[in-house]
Amino acid sequence: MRAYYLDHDTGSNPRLPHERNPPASLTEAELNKLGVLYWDCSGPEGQAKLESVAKERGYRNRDEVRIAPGLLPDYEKKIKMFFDEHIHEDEEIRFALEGSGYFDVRSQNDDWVRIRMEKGDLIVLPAGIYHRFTPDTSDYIHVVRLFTDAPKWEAINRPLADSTVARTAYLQHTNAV
Ligand SMILES: CSCCC(=O)/C(O)=C/O
Ligand SMILES: [Fe+2]
Repeated sequence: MRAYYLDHDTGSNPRLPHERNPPASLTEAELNKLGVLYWDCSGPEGQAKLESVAKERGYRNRDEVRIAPGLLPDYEKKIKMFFDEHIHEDEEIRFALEGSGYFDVRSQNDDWVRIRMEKGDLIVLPAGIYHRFTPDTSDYIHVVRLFTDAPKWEAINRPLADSTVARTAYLQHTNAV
C-alpha cells in the first residue's frame, strides 16, 4: 500500500498514477486520521491476519469480485459508477487477492488522496468518507469484499450524500480526532 496526494491533472487517464512532483506521501497515521485503516496481509501469515481482523471487527460475510473486462458483468458501467465520488452508509472493507488498483479518498481539506492497493493489502474505508475507485493500467484486480451483514453495494453520490447521517457522523468523528 502506498498513499499520496493526487496531482491536479484531471484531464488525462485516471488509471495513471498521478503522483505530484515532488511526490507527497501520507503515512499510515495520517490515513488513520481520515478513518482509513490498513493491514499488510501479504506473506505466509497473511490469511491468518485477515481472519483475525475479520473476527475482531465482526465481518461475518464476504464475497469475491474480479474487476476486469470480460470478468465483471457490465464492466464499463460499473467502472464508471465506482469512479463517481460517493459514500456508503457502512464501512467498505476490501482485501486484494491479486492485481492492483486505486482507491481515492478525500482529505480533510477536500484534496484527493490516492491509495494504491496491491496483493495482500487489506483496507477499511469508514462510513461517510467521500471516495472512488479506479483500476490501474493493468486492468485487473481480484478482491474479497467483507461485510458485517449481508453483502450489499449501495453508493450515495456527492452532493446528495452531504445531508446523510453517515456523512454528518463521519465529519463529527474526523473533526474530533
Ligand atoms: C475494488 S472493489 C469495487 C469498488 C467498490 O466496491 C467501491 O465501493 C468503490 O468505491
Ligand atoms: Fe465505494
